[in-house]
Amino acid sequence: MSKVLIVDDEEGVCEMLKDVLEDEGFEITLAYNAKDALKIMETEFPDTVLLDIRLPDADGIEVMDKLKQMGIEVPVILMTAFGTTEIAIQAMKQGAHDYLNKPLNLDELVLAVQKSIKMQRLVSEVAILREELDQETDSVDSFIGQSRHMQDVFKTIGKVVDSDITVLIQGESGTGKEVVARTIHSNSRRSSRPFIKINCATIPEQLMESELFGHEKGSFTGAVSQKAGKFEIAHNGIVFLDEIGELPLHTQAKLLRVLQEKEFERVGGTKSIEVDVRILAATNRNLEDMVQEGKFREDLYYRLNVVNVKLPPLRERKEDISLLINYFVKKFARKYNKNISGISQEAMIFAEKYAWPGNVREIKNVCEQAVVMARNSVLMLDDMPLIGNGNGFLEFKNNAKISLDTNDKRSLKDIVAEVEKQVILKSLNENNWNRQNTAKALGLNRRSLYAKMKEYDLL
Ligand SMILES: Nc1ncnc2c1ncn2[C@@H]1O[C@H](COP(=O)(O)OP(=O)(O)OP(=O)(O)O)[C@@H](O)[C@H]1O
Repeated sequence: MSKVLIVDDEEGVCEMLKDVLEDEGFEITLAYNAKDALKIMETEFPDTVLLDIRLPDADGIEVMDKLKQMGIEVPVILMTAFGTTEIAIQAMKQGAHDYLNKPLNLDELVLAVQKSIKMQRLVSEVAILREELDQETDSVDSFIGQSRHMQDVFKTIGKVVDSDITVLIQGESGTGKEVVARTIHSNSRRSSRPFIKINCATIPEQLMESELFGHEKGSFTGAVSQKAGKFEIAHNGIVFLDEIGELPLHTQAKLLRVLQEKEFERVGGTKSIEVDVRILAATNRNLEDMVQEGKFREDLYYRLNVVNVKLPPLRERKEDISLLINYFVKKFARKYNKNISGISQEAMIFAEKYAWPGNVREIKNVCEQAVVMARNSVLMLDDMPLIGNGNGFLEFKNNAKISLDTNDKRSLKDIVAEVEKQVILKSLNENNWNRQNTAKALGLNRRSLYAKMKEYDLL
């Protein structure tokens, strides 16, 4: 139900407008001054605001200014009395959506509110699409691989794209599980609908159900307004449940119901919401073992594992290494506008021997750093943040001490962030990119480590 905030110091006007708009199916909140109105806009996220231009503590322009300062984006319909048109025009210039003259024509009022809510919906849909587009242009890679293993993976994907079959994607961290999910989405009939990724490892356990299924206002402390969950937003599209092994048992039961019956209730709600979503799930954990240990529901495991895509670690498909390196070097040379034609034979030989515990993500990071550091048109071993350990194997140079340049002119925040990223990278490498051990070594819990890795583009 769309929410409208009515702001007018005349209680009689507020009550009358409330009755009219409630009859039209809107949920109404009232405020009698600018201060209360701003507080409500900040906490209850109304879809539209009907604002009287003259309030006891501010006028329309001041309210619009304040909204801008507070970063609140909500369509405002101004209500103006005779003689206040100047302020109304000024407020329109400040970004008000519409204005109505008093005495109000009620049909006109209802139409204006409906129009404004429709516009608000379009604005948020565009924002979702833009975010998806930004994500895609920035981070989506072509799907590279010539090894027999990867050819099998491509074939399996080809067989399932056109259906709505649930796919379980398994593989170590950084092997490309998300790439598989995005490839299925972009080649499926749902490609023009949302691809919503949910990382089950980064969402705090107590917020998991609300994130997935939404909540009703007041269903728990902090639920200040009704909120749609990711499954609702993904209607007609795809939900990608990353790190599904981290899903708490009680949420697993609710997910099973979505898979079986395609419906659920919001947290604190009673109404069943029907959705049409395709589910793809990924994990780097052994779900079969988790089932044996009673940590993952067997029935859910079978529901998810209708088709299984197993991505082998890079050390088991070494023939893909040179292909991936050439691809990423070219990509980053373009990104950083550097004239780099390739990588030296010596550097490639070392790279092919290295075990790449962080898999493709690690190759990508190494190539990016190497391209940034490179001084010549061919990448040399020295440019790579890897060193030979004397046995023909490579180690990460990050194992060296992390030093601080005291002449660094960047802001303190940027320097601290850089050091934090390097410390995390170093620890990931020392722990073979095993996140549990890395988190332990750094004294973080798993979720905090995931959050940091996400922040520094290491996920
Ligand atoms: N075959 C591939 N070709 C090109 N790029 C790839 C390939 N596999 C992975 N990548 C890139 O490597 C990075 C890591 O891939 P992705 O996020 O899909 O891994 P993941 O298995 O989902 O990792 P995690 O378990 O940590 O979430 C991404 O930037 C992705 O674009």
